[in-house]
Amino acid sequence: MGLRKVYRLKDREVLALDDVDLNVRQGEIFGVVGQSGAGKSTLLRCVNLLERPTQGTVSVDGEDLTAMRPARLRAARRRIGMVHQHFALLSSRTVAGNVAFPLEVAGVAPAQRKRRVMELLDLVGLADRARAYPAQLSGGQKQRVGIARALASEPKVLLSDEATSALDPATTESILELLGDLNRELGLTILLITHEMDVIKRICDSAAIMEAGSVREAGRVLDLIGTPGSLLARSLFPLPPTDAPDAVALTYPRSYDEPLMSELTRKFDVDVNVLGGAVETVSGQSVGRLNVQIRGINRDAALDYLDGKGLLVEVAGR
Ligand SMILES: Nc1ncnc2c1ncn2[C@@H]1O[C@H](COP(=O)(O)OP(=O)(O)OP(=O)(O)O)[C@@H](O)[C@H]1O
Repeated sequence: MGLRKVYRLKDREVLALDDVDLNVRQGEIFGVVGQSGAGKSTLLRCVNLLERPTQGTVSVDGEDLTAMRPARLRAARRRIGMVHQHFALLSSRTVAGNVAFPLEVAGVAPAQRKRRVMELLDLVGLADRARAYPAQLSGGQKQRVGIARALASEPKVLLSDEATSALDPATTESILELLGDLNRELGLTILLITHEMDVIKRICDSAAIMEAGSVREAGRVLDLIGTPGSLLARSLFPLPPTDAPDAVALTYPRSYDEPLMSELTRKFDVDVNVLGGAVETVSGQSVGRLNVQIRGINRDAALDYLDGKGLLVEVAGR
């Protein structure tokens, strides 16, 4: 809450976080998007206090981390796992050795450690690669090791710093699926940062858009998409600019049973011409944006009808 981070350099100051408030609900997957330099990584490092915020507080599970003494903070930080973009594995240790590392640091006895490592590798689908070294693994497998290691201390919260950015699309998909499963099966709260809108679309319940150290928009993904002027809707479903006359941008914030476009032509005798757009499943709902040309004498009534149905209707200049 009220997070502010100023980096003091020799000749200037960089305001990396400017009064950032975020509320991540327990058990949800929360995605933070933004351009490079927006402050996403700084935010993540401040959440587990790898970096001290210049001002503001960070609470996890109702406890204010920023007010804790070092010993308590160390214990609290074990409840926060972290996954990195470039995996950050120890190349001289096997897969099992990497996952065991945080358990060794925490003083877990060898027999228990071994059992826990196998459980974790099973969880991420890598039980048969326990003796392999990181160099022998694919990118997706390395990230699975990173995730198993992050889960070793049974965290309640997982922070993910661009976990899929170094992976190809199919591998990205399988890692996102794994994160979704862990969220559901373990009740794990996940705070992830990404520059890929697809990640938000695929697994996030809530999202925030950051720009120049500030949060521009935050909330549940479906609520945001249904908000007039939503930046998130525009970013998730970018529409190419059109100079077609009578073009309208329609945002569908939920699934509709009725065939709205054919209803329009029937009820209002207008011509409807779809120019482009995308409809996809987000949080289990079919949502999307379309550019359509709607022409005819009853055009205004047709647009009001769509508005009444809960679609967002954006007409240039209206
Ligand atoms: N250790 C640091 N010292 C000085 N300035 C920093 C430091 N870390 C980040 N910054 C600056 O803070 C701002 C936010 O950077 P940050 O890395 O948090 O952005 P980001 O959204 O994560 O971008 P990226 O996706 O490129 O990592 C940038 O202007 C960056 O140059």
